[in-house]
Amino acid sequence: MPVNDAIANARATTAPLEKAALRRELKRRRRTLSPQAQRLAAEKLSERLKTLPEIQRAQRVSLYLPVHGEIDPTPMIKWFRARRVDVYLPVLRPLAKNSLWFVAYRPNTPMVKNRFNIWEPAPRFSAERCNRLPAWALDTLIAPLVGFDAHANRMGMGGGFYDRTLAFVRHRRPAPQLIGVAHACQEVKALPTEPWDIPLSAIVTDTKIVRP
Ligand SMILES: Nc1nc2c(c(=O)[nH]1)N(C=O)[C@@H](CNc1ccc(C(=O)N[C@@H](CCC(=O)O)C(=O)O)cc1)CN2
Ligand SMILES: Nc1ncnc2c1ncn2[C@@H]1O[C@H](COP(=O)(O)OP(=O)(O)OP(=O)(O)O)[C@@H](O)[C@H]1O
Repeated sequence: MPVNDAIANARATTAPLEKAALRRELKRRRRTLSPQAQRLAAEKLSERLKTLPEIQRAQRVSLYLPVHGEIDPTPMIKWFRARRVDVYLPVLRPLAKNSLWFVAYRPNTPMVKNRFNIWEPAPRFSAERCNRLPAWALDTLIAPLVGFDAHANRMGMGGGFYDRTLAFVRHRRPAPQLIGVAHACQEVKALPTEPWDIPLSAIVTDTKIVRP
């Protein structure tokens, strides 16, 4: 099936192959945005994020450093720091498969590239317990999406990193709020849902806010 039909028809029954094709197409879409479109999208995203109660109330938030055309949440960093909100970055956990912990991102945090070529706090810094938090200790997570739909279903990179890291929210309260962010062009008609999907509080794009 051509990829565009796969996108139009994506349903709860989507086969793994179609899901992979859909993921590829959505990644391609965001990569082809111009630097100017990216800057504008980042600005508009920040404007919207600042209006969310989940963001306004948070004292400890995580965001990410964008790669491959991901929408850029980093203009929020200055705003958070001005409000004395602690900012954390996801770091690939050593020894735990496809799982994250969250390490303080301060002006002096030493950074290295991880195996996906994404900048993250250096291992010797992350190893210090005082510099990191488990996901349950965050108020709000801002997570990158590859795709989403109008029901706030999400598709990520396919590693299950956020789903695994947040699996505890099913039996632990209060749970952190999960905010997915993406470019408007990453919306599809309907996405397949998986039993392990962790529900989002909201999805924010450069043009709108979607609540489940
Ligand atoms: N900026 C950013 N940081 C993040 C994530 C993310 O999606 N984006 N993650 C969310 O889980 C975690 C890392 N997870 C990842 C999972 C898979 C791939 C991956 O498959 N990368 C491909 C190429 C990417 C592409 O084709 O667009 C690779 O390296 O071959 C990368 C990161 C934590 N940090
Ligand atoms: N809680 C979990 N425990 C174990 N495996 C999990 C869990 N959550 C997800 N997975 C596994 O992770 C893999 C990727 O899932 P999926 O395709 O839904 O990724 P995704 O939507 O890109 O998620 P993410 O954005 O979290 O990376 C699946 O093979 C799934 O079995």
